[in-house]
Amino acid sequence: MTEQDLQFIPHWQTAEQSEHRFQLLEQQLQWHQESLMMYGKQVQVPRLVAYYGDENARYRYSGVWHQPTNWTPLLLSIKQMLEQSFDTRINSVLCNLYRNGHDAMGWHSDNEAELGSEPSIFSLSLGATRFFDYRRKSDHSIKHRIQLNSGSLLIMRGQFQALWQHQVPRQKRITDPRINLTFRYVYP
Ligand SMILES: O=C(O)CCC(=O)C(=O)O
Ligand SMILES: [Fe+2]
Repeated sequence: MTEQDLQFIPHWQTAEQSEHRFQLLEQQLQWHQESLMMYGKQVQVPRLVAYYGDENARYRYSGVWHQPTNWTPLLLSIKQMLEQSFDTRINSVLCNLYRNGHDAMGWHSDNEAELGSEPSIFSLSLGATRFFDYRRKSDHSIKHRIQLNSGSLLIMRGQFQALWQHQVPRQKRITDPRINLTFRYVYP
C-alpha cells in the first residue's frame, strides 16, 4: 500500500457545519435496520443503514441487492463537492447510523465486484468520534487504529481494499450517535 491509498483529512468540514448536517441527515434519511443470514439464522445488523444514488447504481451489501433511493439535496451537494475537490465521479452513497457505542461494523473489505478492482471510497464522519481499525489481510498482527472525528474525511483508494480489512469496533461507553457516509462509484 502506498501512502496515497489511505488519506485522512481530520477537518474537512467545520464543527458547526458537521453538527448541522448531522441533524439534517438523522431526520431526513430513510434509516432502517437490516438483517442478514449467518450460519442459517437471521441476525440483525448492529446499526441503521440507508442507500442513496443514481437509479442505475445497484449495490450488493449484507448479501442483498439494494436499489438506491434518489439523492436528497444535501447528499447531492456533498457528492458534488467531493467530485470537484478530488476530480472523481461518484454515483452512490451508503449511509450508516451508529446509534451509540453498541452499534458497530465488523472486519471486512469493500471488495464487491461492482466497485471495480481499485475503488475510491470517500468516507465522511459526523457526530461521535469512533475508532477505525485496519489490518493486513495476509498478517492480522499488522494493525493500525485511527479516530474518526466529526467533520473528518477518510479516503480509501487503490490497493487498500485488496490488501487490508477495516472495522468500526464496539465502544460500549459511547452514548452519542454517529453518522458515516461512504460515497462510492458503483459500476452499473
Ligand atoms: O463507519 C465507518 O467509518 C466505516 C463504514 C464502512 O466501512 C462501510 O460502510 O463499508
Ligand atoms: Fe467498509
